[in-house]
Amino acid sequence: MSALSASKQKRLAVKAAKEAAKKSSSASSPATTNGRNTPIPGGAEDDDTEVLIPGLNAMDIAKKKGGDRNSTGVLTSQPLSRDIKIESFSLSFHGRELISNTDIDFNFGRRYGLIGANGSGKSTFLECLAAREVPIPEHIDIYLLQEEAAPSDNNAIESVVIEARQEVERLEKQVEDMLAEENGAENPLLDDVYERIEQLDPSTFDTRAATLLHGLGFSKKDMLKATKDMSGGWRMRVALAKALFVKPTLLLLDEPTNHLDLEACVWLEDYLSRYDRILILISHSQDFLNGVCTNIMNLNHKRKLVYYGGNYDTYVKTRAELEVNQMKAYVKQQEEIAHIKKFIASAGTYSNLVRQAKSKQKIIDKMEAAGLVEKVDPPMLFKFKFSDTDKLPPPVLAFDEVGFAYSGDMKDGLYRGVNLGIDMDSRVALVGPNGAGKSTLLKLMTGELTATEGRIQRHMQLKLGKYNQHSADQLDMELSPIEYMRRRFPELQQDTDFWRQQIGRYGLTGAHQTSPIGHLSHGLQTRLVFAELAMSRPHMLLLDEPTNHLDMESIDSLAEAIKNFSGGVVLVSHDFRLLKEVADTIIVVDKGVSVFDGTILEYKKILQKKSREESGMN
Ligand SMILES: Nc1ncnc2c1ncn2[C@@H]1O[C@H](COP(=O)(O)OP(=O)(O)OP(=O)(O)O)[C@@H](O)[C@H]1O
Ligand SMILES: Nc1ncnc2c1ncn2[C@@H]1O[C@H](COP(=O)(O)OP(=O)(O)OP(=O)(O)O)[C@@H](O)[C@H]1O
Repeated sequence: MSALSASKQKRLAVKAAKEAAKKSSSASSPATTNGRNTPIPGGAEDDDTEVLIPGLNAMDIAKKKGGDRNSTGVLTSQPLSRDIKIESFSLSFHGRELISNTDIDFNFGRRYGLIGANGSGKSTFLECLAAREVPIPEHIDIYLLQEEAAPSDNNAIESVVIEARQEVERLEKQVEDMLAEENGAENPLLDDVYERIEQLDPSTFDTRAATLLHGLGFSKKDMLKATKDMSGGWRMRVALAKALFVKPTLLLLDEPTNHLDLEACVWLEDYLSRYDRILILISHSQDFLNGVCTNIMNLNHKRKLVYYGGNYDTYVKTRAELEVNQMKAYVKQQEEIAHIKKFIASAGTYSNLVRQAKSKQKIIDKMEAAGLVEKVDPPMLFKFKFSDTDKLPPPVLAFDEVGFAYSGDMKDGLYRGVNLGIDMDSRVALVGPNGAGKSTLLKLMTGELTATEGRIQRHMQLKLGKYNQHSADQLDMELSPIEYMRRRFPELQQDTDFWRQQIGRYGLTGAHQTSPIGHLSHGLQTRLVFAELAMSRPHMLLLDEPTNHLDMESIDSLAEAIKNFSGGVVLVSHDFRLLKEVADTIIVVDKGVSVFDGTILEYKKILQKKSREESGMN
């Protein structure tokens, strides 16, 4: 029997069950409900083999949070609605309130970009939603993607298909549960679930999984590689393929572009811009948010979620306009209050003036009771700054006919005949697909790797400062940031106040300076790495994906610091905006090394065109 007919038969059986349930709804067994007469997506309560949430399941999340997350909120949308509205939502973590008395308002078909400062609680919020710690109706299935697929013996296609099969089983169970309820056959959600089972169509699992993986950059050969033999970047793509294949009602993506190359980012941007359920996306890449989002949700410093219609650029514009208006209203109101207060103060003891003063005071009281217009807080100013450095005369770093192969055999070399010159005023962006050899090129620059052929010349005094995706792993998680910096630079013999000031510039303030580094969010840890890098006074910066985890303000500040830096910079990044701001030379690493004759935006256009042609669009 073919898979298609099997799936059709199943569907027919489900339909027959629906009919039967219609006839004898009262006789149907309640054994498959959870006692509250609500279906349990993904499994029955006593069945501990079932997964409640695809991706990260509730048990995983409960384990991760260590029971230190608390939240409250009241569902106000209709329980059967596909929109989600929760009022008076608050969330605290380790006793600290991250979100305070705000509204969750997700509309079906919308794609929300979740932004907010590093450490504000964005990841914790998504974890709280995925673990259903808020009253999200059970029929809304949730998938949280936070990290790469776990290494296993399954290849990429198998990983996606297993996830999809679990999803079909979950949906079929959901149908059974709905039908088992009184008048279950009338449940308006049934049709949606049937439609989802139909869309998933097990008979085409393999081919559709392959198409999706192809879009994410997998060659036919790579799709059949066990995930345990893949790099983090490729396992991230497997995780993405699983999530996109399942297409949940509520898809939560926490910085999905972090390990992707530019090509995959362009593909993902295109794909997500057509996601027609609910998407919540944490990303610090403005152009990615622009391409994908219909709404922006800002977790602000007052711990509220503030919603804006439109993409990131529209958000910036709207917010600026609102702030100008708010500031005008604030100034006007303050002038009015000052004027009234002046009158009251000068009223003296004349009885008619005293009476007038009293009535004027009532005006102020009324204004205060209604809530005064708040002053717009100035944005938090970061000052990433790489110390000025002595100019070294060229050639500072030169590649002469360089070739490299990990095996030492140029037959399987990554590149050969590479000629490059990097000097104190260079601003170079290295771009190219995952695995093409960008990080390897940086390692050849630092001397961590030696050229297989040709010669790499470094100025005798050259001091390089390198940031890579694993730099934060080198931090001592037990120490506080202040203690860490003090131990890292003992020769400076500086006191606590000095270090407080230094790391304060990188937005590490208050308790974050003295609590263990292990308690900081990823973004705050990354900022500390930059504080350390800046203090080491390099001549040249080699930055491998520096924007992963940094928030918008930090990225802007990093861009400014790179622009003002007096030494050379080589940058690997998937953030087009940062590249556009700082890079003046684009070097493409893709089966060789060549200089791209054009701007980074022209390069993006080429990738977009290629991605659309390959996926059969246009
Ligand atoms: N130590 C190693 N031994 C053997 N092969 C390696 C080693 N390190 C990397 N490679 C391989 O060399 C190739 C280039 O890797 P590299 O990390 O330089 O690529 P990349 O362009 O920086 O990729 P990404 O964008 O994913 O970071 C990849 O195929 C990788 O699997
Ligand atoms: N074990 C812990 N003990 C105390 N506080 C913690 C612990 N783990 C995380 N936190 C704090 O919880 C807060 C929220 O962290 P979360 O990762 O949700 O922030 P985020 O907005 O996603 O940050 P980023 O943009 O840097 O990834 C942070 O201020 C962090 O310092």
